[in-house]
Amino acid sequence: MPTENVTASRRHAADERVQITNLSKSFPGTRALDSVNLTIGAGEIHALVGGNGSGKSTLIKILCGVYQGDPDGSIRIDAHVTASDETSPAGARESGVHAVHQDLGVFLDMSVAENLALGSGYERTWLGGIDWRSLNKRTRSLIERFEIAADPNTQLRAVGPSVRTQVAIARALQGQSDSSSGLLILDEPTASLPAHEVALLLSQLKKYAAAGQAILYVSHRLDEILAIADRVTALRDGRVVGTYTAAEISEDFLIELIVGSVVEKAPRVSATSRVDVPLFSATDIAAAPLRNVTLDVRPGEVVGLAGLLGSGRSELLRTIFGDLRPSAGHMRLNGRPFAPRSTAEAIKSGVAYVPENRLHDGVFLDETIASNIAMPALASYFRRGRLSNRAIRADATSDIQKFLVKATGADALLSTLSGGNQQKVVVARWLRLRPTLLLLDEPTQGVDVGARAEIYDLVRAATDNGAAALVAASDFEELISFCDRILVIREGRIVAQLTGDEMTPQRLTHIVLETSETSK
Ligand SMILES: Nc1ncnc2c1ncn2[C@@H]1O[C@H](COP(=O)(O)OP(=O)(O)OP(=O)(O)O)[C@@H](O)[C@H]1O
Repeated sequence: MPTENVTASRRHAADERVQITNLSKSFPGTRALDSVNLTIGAGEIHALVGGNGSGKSTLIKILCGVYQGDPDGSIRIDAHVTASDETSPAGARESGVHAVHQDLGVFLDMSVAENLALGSGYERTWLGGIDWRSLNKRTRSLIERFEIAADPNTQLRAVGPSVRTQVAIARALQGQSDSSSGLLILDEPTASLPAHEVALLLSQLKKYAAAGQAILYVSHRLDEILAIADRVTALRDGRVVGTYTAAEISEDFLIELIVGSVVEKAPRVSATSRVDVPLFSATDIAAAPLRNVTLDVRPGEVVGLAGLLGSGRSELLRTIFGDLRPSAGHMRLNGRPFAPRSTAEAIKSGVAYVPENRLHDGVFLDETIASNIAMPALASYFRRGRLSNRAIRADATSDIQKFLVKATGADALLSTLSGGNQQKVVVARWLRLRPTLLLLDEPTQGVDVGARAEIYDLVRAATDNGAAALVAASDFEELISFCDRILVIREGRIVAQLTGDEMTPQRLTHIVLETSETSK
């Protein structure tokens, strides 16, 4: 059993590079952080875990100077001490705090050298032009220091996502001459990385730590934390539940720390539908990069889509949702030809789509939870010609309870919710439409371990009532635990279908990575 407020660390505070003392942060109606104490040593990878809304992002934002904390606390990094209510971006930079977020902010059409120069400026010749020679020299030394597997002139599009993350890290840390000072914060760096890329990145991070870099690592992926963390601090409702060494933690223990109780892993009900008539089928669909995609989904099924970024998995979902027009092939839904000319038409036919990028696709951050949930079904909330705010709020309140959304109420603005809680609202609002076909693209990105199972339970409840779901996710373990079968998509084609015991992470990784030449 985790012991409340026990710090397992035996280190002496003086050994620590980072010392956060009595840090609190209050928002109207919420105490996001409550007297947090945390230390991070030189060369340590310190994981920060906690459920959605537990305070992780708030802590990072204060460390980066985006927010100021409440008074009476302090943050020390090396010899720089900052009062908790006096943090600023400039002060954070001066103290050597550098954060790399999930959205890396790198440019795929630029070279490694150009991406690095964006963080530090271009060297100039005496005539004022860009001094490519010194730029390349500096880039080479960074490539060597951070062991990046690319040339200065390689376009970022040509390298894997783990290398892109390394470039973002090198860009953030290039101002430091070595790893003997400062703090690197990684905020969910692997959220959309497939397993093999995660492994590559983690082994690089271990090397950076071995060179003395202090790293604060935020992630919802427990396997990564077990693989990489020297110590783990868990937050719950803004308070530190405890800090533990790697030797003291296990997966179950982490879940207990995060959720506050043991989450039973629901056994997968491989209820491959007894109905043989597909609810949805696609035949020979082409829509770049999709080629000859043929598949069907039966009522009651949750079908997984595994594939690398760019494999066509998102395009397939968007084609079914009427967001992309196929140039060839045809689809059927509920026994009838289905060729939506718009997403509105698809929604009318009973198709719902939870997009990968919730912030860009149809989420209204400046609106309340209630408005966001009601938006796709607004027409159903008119009573005698008038919009019934009462009905909207009642439904939103029930969804907040059902999905365990951490919020002050249905009137809270979406922008005041933590990332994971925003995602729950997005899923809730599409389920509310009672879709017949549910398309989900990375539905649990940023969602904590407890709510993850919760979201799939609700999807399963919909499919038990005769709906069907098609789910794309980079986390193979997640696909395996929740899907009845998994289709592998590679270079725009469906190249394999796995069922039952064939569904293993190793097998999926193998098929996803095979090139079309070797698989012929
Ligand atoms: N600008 C804000 N205004 C009001 N409340 C806020 C604001 N930002 C965060 N909160 C609240 O503070 C709490 C902590 O949120 P935070 O984003 O730090 O959580 P988190 O642990 O990062 O969650 P997640 O895992 O979902 O990203 C939540 O209850 C959230 O609703």
